[in-house]
Amino acid sequence: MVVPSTTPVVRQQTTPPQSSHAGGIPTVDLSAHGGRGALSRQVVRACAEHGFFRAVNHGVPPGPAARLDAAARTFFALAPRDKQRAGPPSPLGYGCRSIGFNGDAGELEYLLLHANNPAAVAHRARAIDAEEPSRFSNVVNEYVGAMRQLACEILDLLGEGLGLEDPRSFSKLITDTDSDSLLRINHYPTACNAHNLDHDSQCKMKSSVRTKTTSNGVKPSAGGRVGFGEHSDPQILSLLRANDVDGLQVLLNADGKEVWVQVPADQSAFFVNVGDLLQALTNGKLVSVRHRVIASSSRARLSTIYFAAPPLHARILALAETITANAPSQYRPFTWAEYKKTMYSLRLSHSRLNLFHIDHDGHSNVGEGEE
Ligand SMILES: C=C1C[C@]23C[C@@]1(O)CC[C@H]2[C@@]12CC[C@H](O)[C@@](C)(C(=O)O1)[C@H]2[C@@H]3C(=O)O
Ligand SMILES: O=C(O)CCC(=O)C(=O)O
Ligand SMILES: [Fe+2]
Repeated sequence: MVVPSTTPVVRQQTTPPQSSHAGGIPTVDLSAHGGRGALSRQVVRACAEHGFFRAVNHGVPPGPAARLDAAARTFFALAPRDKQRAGPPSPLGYGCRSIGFNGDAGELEYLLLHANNPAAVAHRARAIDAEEPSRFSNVVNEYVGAMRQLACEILDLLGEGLGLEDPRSFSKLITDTDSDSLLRINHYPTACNAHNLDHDSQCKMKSSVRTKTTSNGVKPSAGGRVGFGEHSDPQILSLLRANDVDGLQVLLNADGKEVWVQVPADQSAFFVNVGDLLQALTNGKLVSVRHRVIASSSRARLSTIYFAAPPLHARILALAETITANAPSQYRPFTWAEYKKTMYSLRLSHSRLNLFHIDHDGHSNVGEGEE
């Protein structure tokens, strides 16, 4: 008689260890020591479970980042009236405290620039570095080139890991000559220096943006200053790099509960965010992560984010490989231009992709719930 064994069957681990989760933040080593297949699975897993990971050993040389940071510091150190020559943001240009067009504000100043239009950057540079505009546009273009390459590498890994017939489907969207990618440089001054942001700020700062209990009931920290309020990035993929000052937080799912997790600063890493469009393109397999910045009162944070986007006319619809009988299309097709128009009519914290969600009866939700 064969007696069934009561010993549980333990499957042999055939793949190298998964990405590490130091402090709850998944980390992916892009140097691919474990092989490209394992790496692509790790990247997919991080983007499917969290929509976010820290990329280390990414192969980007430090020079372009150091040169961009130096140029940004020089600009942000100028007098308010000189900086304002590069603004107001339209949405591109220099902005101070105000974010978007619908009343959002944060304890920051920023430069928002085209990342696929050197002529536009050269034009803007005349107001940013009046002495030698090409100095500024050269460092921006050099940095953007490095970011485009890293974004393509990560998107190709995602394409491979998801088993797409054309693994380059995502990267092709961002390398199109008309790609609408952006570069953003954010400067969060210390509480003491915040009054230098603009002329009439001294009184404004008294009513400065303080954290309130957020939608999930979590208070970030008592008396925290909101640097950049809760949101998801609308584009395909964002690559963020910052100095050694903490502040970035991501909303992660832990045991079925959503919790804000502090992202420890790491100057040598890139933090990778899935954007709304990648969620739509993958039919919700990869998730666009909600994040925010709580500004430190004592140390200034400088961060740079490359937002990889498709051309305005690109039609965004779930790739065939992500649609099955059990997972029908979740979002109605839309163009990036249409999505941008919708997003600029909404507040920062709006879950705008939901407006394009198809409900179970097959109706689209677009137009509903707008603020
Ligand atoms: C309030 C807004 C600012 C923003 C456009 C929006 O209407 C909603 C999305 C915001 C965001 C977040 C990520 C990026 O920082 C950004 C440049 C983007 O593409 O979408 C900003 C927009 C902005 O600051 O113009
Ligand atoms: O400045 C940061 O660290 C993040 C800002 C951000 O999320 C954004 O600009 O979209
Ligand atoms: Fe963001």
